[in-house]
Formats: sequence, structure tokens, C-alpha cells
Amino acid sequence: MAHAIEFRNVSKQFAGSRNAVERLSFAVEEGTTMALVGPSGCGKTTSLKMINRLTDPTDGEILVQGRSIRTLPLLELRRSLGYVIQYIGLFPHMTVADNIAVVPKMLKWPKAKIDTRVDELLELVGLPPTEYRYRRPRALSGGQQQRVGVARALAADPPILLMDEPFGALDPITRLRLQDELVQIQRKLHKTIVIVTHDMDEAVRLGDRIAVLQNGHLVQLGSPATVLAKPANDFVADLLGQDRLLKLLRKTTVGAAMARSPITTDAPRIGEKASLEEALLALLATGMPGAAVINDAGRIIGSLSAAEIVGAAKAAAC
Ligand SMILES: Nc1ncnc2c1ncn2[C@@H]1O[C@H](COP(=O)(O)OP(=O)(O)OP(=O)(O)O)[C@@H](O)[C@H]1O
Repeated sequence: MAHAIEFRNVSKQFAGSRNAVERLSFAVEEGTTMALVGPSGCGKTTSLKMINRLTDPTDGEILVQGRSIRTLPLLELRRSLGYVIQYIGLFPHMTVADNIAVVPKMLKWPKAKIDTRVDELLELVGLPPTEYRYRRPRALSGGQQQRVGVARALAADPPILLMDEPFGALDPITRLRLQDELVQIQRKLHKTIVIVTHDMDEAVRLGDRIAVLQNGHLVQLGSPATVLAKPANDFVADLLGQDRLLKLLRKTTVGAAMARSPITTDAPRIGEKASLEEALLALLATGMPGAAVINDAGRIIGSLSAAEIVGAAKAAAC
């Protein structure tokens, strides 16, 4: 897989202070999501802003789609990047449609193409065009505004999406819903996404890989399962919280862990797409040693024991 983004020994020092980012190296593969996570001030936003050149590194090199961004014309670079921030900054006097159409208009797309694109994007982010096209941002909830922000970032179909705490200002329920929607959108569009968050749960839910930053340093880089199972140090373990093993079970599906030997006893039934956490809870609730795994059609296709749940969690960590 090609690297969509690569950091090579990147450092950033703002005048008169210690390095905000210190020799950061990592790569984001095309079509995957990288979550940059860590506490306030650890250098997440600075790292993101160096990708779209809102700020430049003091040292090191960043490549986007294999090319150094130092030599890439700024307009060309920015066209390959969609940018979503916490307070999306929709233009209040413009309709939802016009807000989404800003970049296509700049690119001088024909009107019919813009109209079709706006409708397509509104559908994608779950805002029926007939209802929302002509609304002003003030007539939308925070979650709806954030959806419009995502639609706007996707308007000219950039291959890369940079997201800085995109759901940070939302209540927990709306936040969860938008995280799920982003996962669905990503399944359809296969963008390369870099998302900044201080919330480890969000990083685990959205990231194919997680980069944990502390004081500008990369302290761990790995899949959510690896980070959950083997935090690099106490700092990462603290960020993950006491329930990190439960989170690990939440990340793994029954289908990935089951044995392909169907059982037909009165064992509880569990769907193959359910998480291991749900399976474990089903076993605890019924007191049974194993569950029968069923597919979407309700047919038994395998079995899952508590021992297999533990084994799968361990394997996920390798
Ligand atoms: N324009 C700037 N001038 C001087 N220092 C800055 C500037 N921007 C960021 N910093 C400093 O760089 C460090 C990293 O900041 P950054 O915004 O990247 O952190 P963050 O991890 O995104 O934090 P938060 O989650 O609070 O947004 C901080 O110490 C911050 O004070």
C-alpha cells in the first residue's frame, strides 16, 4: 500500500518555547484512518496543521502522496486535503448548499454538477437535501452543522481528510452517532483520514492506527487492539483507562474469533457481527460455557467459548 502521508523526523518549535513536536515519524497508508491522540498541548493540532501548511516544520520532511510538501504548490496540496475542525465555521449568511459548494465554485464547476454534488453529499451525511439545502447554519443543530462541515470538506472529493477534534463540541450521544456515521462514510469512500482527538475512545473507535503523543513525542504507534492490549507505558495505559481490556473486546467481532464447529445445544445465540464484549455478557447472563454463532440469516455457523474470547483478545494484540 502506498503512503498517503509520511512524516520524516518532523520537529516544530515556536519562537521562545520548547519543541511542540519532536522528531515525529510515521506514515498513513492510503485509505486508512490515523488517529493522533494525547492530552492538551501534546502537539496534535500542530502536527495536523503542518500537513496542510497552516504552519511549517522547523525540521524534517512531510510527504503527501509521495511528494514533499515543501516543493508542492500550495494550491495543489490544499486541493488534495479536506479540512474539518471543531467549530466548523460555516458562513452564517450562506445556505447549507452554498456552504458546501464553496470549493467547487472556486474550481469553477458547472452549476448542474455542483447541484448534483451538493445533494449527493447531503444524502451521504444524512441530511435529506429537500429539507436542508436552503437552510442557514443557525437553523441547524450542532451535530447537523458538523455534518455540513464534513460534506463541505468532501465537496471536491479530496483523497485526504484532516479532522481536528471534529466532534469535540458535541454532546456524548450526538458524538457517538457522528463517529458511527464517519465509519460508514469511510467504508463507502475509502479516504485517507488523519483525525486529532484527545479522547482515546474516539481514537479506538475511528482509527485503523493510533499515534499517541506526549509532549510532542510519539510514544506509541499501532492498531487499536495493539495499543489496548499492550500500552507502551503507564502514560498510554492511563489514557486508555481502567476498562481497556473491555474496550479491546468491544473492537473484536464474534465472527473473527469463533470456532467453525457449530453447536446445536440450547447455548445462547449470538450474531457473527456482534462484539466479543456482547458475547461475553451473553455468556455471563446465561451461565453457559459457550454460545452458538449465527449469521444474518439466523443459521448457526460456529461456536464461541469464553476461552476463545480470551484467546482472540490475546491474538488481536499480536
Ligand atoms: N502559534 C503558536 N505559537 C506558540 N506556541 C504554540 C502555537 N501553537 C501551538 N503552540 C504550542 O505548541 C504546543 C502544542 O500545541 P498543539 O495545539 O499542537 O497541542 P494539542 O495537542 O493540539 O492541544 P489541544 O488538544 O489543547 O488542542 C503547546 O505547548 C502550545 O502552547
